[in-house]
This record gives sequence, structure tokens and C-alpha cells, in this order.
Amino acid sequence: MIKKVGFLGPKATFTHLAVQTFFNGETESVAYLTIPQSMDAVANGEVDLAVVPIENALEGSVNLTVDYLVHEQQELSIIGEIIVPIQQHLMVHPSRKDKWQEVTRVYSHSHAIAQCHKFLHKTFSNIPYEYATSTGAAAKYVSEHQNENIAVIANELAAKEYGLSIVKHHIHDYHYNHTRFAIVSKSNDVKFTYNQELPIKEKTTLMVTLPSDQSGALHQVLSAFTWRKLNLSKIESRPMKTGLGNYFFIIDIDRLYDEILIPGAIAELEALGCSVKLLGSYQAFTIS
Ligand SMILES: O=C(O)C(=O)Cc1ccccc1
Repeated sequence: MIKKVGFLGPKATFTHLAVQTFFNGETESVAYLTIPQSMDAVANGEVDLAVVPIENALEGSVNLTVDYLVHEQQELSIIGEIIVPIQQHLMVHPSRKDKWQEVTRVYSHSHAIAQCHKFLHKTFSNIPYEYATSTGAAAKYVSEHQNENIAVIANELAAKEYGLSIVKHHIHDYHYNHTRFAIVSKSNDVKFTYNQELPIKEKTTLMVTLPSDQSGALHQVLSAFTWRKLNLSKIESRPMKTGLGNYFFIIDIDRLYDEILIPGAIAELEALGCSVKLLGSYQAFTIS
């Protein structure tokens, strides 16, 4: 059966590129204006899955995605991950190709701008940067507003799709610029088909809230994983949004949920007074 996959649109965003590269012909992709809208579409059954950016190698977590998953769409789980290389290019409307240094604004997604800060600082020190809902949305806007003197940061597909001219290639500040995209769904056993032969890792993601004001609580949490030899590939704190100083932790373990070790660690954390939620146990695929 054809699966419907929601993504941060419009056409030719990095998320769209991830969807197109990863899934095979048995999926139909549906564009949404924002990341939360694509997740809501999964929750209300418009689409079977959504692909959402969750972390970038240069800029860190996509907080909007993590927070929406944790605070607003609690019935969704992570059922897969796609790791995609990101190449940022500077582009303008073709009519401004020869005078691109004279642009008066740079427009893109906040993460794309952050990935190119050094370049922007050197090349355009005195013009404002403006955030769009996605790199694709910024490219589309510029293609439709020839009279505005704006440069866009986006990918090659966006330049083609919206007829823009790339005036500087590879403007991201560091060569290794990958983004992790999470595949989210309402049920853990939604099956999807994908292009084969991608390197695979296995992961489990937990959300852990510590008991308040207990000294050494984080140390005890970590030891529940350590003595079981559960390797953590990430631990990050995010605000609970209930007051300054209140945090939860997102913890990635580099193995699938099993019958013994991870349930044992969770039971130990709960005995310490933590609350624990399984956000997903899934395979992570790397695209080169
Ligand atoms: O705006 C896009 O194209 C997205 O898909 C979000 C994003 C932005 C920058 C890097 C990776 C993903």
C-alpha cells in the first residue's frame, strides 16, 4: 500500500530531499508549511508518517521539533532516522546574478543561516538576515519577487525548482554538515520501504525527567546505563517550560529496545524517582 509522508515544504527543502532520497516509489510525499503542521498531519491521520529535521551537526538540535514531539504531539513515536549530508549554496534571482554582492537581505531557514555564519560575516557584514519557514520557502519567495534585492541560502534542487542562479557554492562553514531527520508515526509498527543498501545503526531514544532538587540524580541516571554497558550517543537537556531551572533530558542509546537491559535501566530510573518515556526504538540510515 502507498504510504503518505508529510514533510516541511514547499518542494526542494532539505527535508524534501531526504524524503526523495530515502523512500522508494511506494510513497507519496505531502508538503506542509511548518514542522508542527507536518507532525499534526500524522496525528490526525492525513499522512502515515512525517520526516522532520531533529539535529544538525553544526547547529545542534532543532528545538522546534524536539519540543513539539515532547510537549504537543505525545502520541507520536520516532520509527526511523535518516542522516543526510547538507550542502548550502547562495543564490539570487537570475536577473541579479552579476550584481549579487549588492543584495540588501539574506533570506533562509534559521538553521541554514546558522550553518553559514562565517561566510555571511565575511561577505555581507552590514545587511540583515531574515528567517523563512524553510530554505525552499525562501527560494520560492525570491523567485516570485524579482524586484526585491535578496539572496537566499538553499540547496541545488531549490535553485533548479525555482529557477534561481547559484552565485556561491558550498558556503556552509564546516565541511562536515549533516542533518538527522526523524521519521515519526502514530504507531510503532508502521512499515515503510526504502532504498536499500544504506549503512544502518540501531537506536533507542528516551525522555527522562529527574526528581527535583536531588543531588547526584543525573550521576545516578548515567550509572544505570553505565553498569549495563549501554552506550549513549547523545544526552541533551531541554527546558520543561514550567520554570527556570526545570529540565528534562533526551537520551539516545545506541541499540534497539530489548527484553532485559533497557527495561532494566528504565525500572532503575523510575525507582530513583525519574519519569521516563520511550520516544522510539528504530534504525538510523546514513545517506552519503
Ligand atoms: O529548510 C529546509 O530546507 C529544511 O528542510 C530544514 C533544514 C534547514 C537546514 C538544514 C537542514 C534542514
